Amino acid sequence: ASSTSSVQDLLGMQEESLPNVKILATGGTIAGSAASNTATTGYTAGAIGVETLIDAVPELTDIATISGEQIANVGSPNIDTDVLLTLAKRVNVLLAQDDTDGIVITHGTDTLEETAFFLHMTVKSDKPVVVVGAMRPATAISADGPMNLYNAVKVAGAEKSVGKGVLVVLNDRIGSARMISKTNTTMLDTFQSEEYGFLGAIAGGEIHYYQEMLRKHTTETPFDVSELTELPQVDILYGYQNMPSYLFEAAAANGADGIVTAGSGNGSLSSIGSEVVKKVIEKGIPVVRASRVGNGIVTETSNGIAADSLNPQKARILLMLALTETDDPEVIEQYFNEF
Ligand SMILES: NC(=O)C[C@H](N)C(=O)O
Repeated sequence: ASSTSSVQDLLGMQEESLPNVKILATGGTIAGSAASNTATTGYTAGAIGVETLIDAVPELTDIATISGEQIANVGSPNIDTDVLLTLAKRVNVLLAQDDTDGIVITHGTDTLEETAFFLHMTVKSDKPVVVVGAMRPATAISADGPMNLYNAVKVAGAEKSVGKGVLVVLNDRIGSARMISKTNTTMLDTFQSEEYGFLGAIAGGEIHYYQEMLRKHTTETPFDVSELTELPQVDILYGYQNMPSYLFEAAAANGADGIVTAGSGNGSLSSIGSEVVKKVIEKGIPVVRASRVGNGIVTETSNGIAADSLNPQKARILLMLALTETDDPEVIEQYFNEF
C-alpha cells in the first residue's frame, strides 16, 4: 500500500478527503409536497424531513460527508425570532468545531433573504454558510430543489468560499446575503442581486467567483446572539399617498423599539409621515428610512437614518441587531454605512 501511495503522490493523485458539510433544514418549498407532480402552487411547504431531502440526492456523498439536522419545518413566512436565534446559535457552535467545514441551510424562499442577512451579521466564523431554497416543490416535474441543494453543498464545502460571508445559492448562481432578494412571486430565476451583481456562478460543475462583498459581515460585526433569547421589536411601515400618522402611533403604542419606513423613491414620505417621524424620533424610537422601490440607495436623510441599499426587510434585521448593542442613533447610522 505504501508503494502505491507514493506512486499516487508522485502523480499528484492522492485522494483528497471530502469536506464535512452539515445541512440544517427549516422547511420551505424545497421540502414541499403537492398533490400532483404538475402542481407548483397551493402545496404544503415544510412537509418533508431533512433525511428525505438528503436521500433524494445520493450524489451529495461524492462531494461531501453529509449529516442533517431538522431545526424547523415550516413555510418561511413562519420563520420567527426563535428560529433565527436557534439557527444562528447552532451555526456558531457547529462552525467552532474542527469537524465542520461548512453549513447549508435549507429554507423557504419567501423570507430567505431575511434569515440569510441575519446570519451574515451574526455568524462568527469565516467558514462557508450557504442558504438554499427552491421554487418548485419536491414532488414537481423538474423540481429545482435537488440541483440547488447539490450546488449549495458544493459551494459550502469549497475552500474558495471561505471568508465570503453568508451565501445564497439558487438557479446556478451564488449571491451575497447582503444583496440578494426575491424579486418574482413564482418564477425560478426570482433571486436577483440588487443591480451590483452576483458573486459568482456554478457552471460546468465548477464554482466560479468574480466579486467580493466589501461591506463588513460575520466576524467583522459587533453582534453576539449567543446569550439572546429575544430580539427588539422593529416594525416596517409602508409609505404611500395619504399615509396616515396612526400607523406610527400604533407601532409606538404596541411597543416598537424601532421603525423602518418603506418610503417612496429615495425614502420619501408625505408631510404627515415626515412630521410624525420627527415625533417618533423625539420619543427615542429610531427610524430607518428604506424604500419601497426595491432597488437603489436611500441617501443621507436629516430625518431618520438612511437604509443605504438595504431593502426594508433587511433594514429591519439590521435595526433589530443594532438595538441589541446600542440606542445611539450615530452608532446605528454607522452600522448602516458599514454593513
Ligand atoms: N418557494 C418557497 O419556498 C415559498 C414558500 N412559501 C416558503 O417560503 O416557504
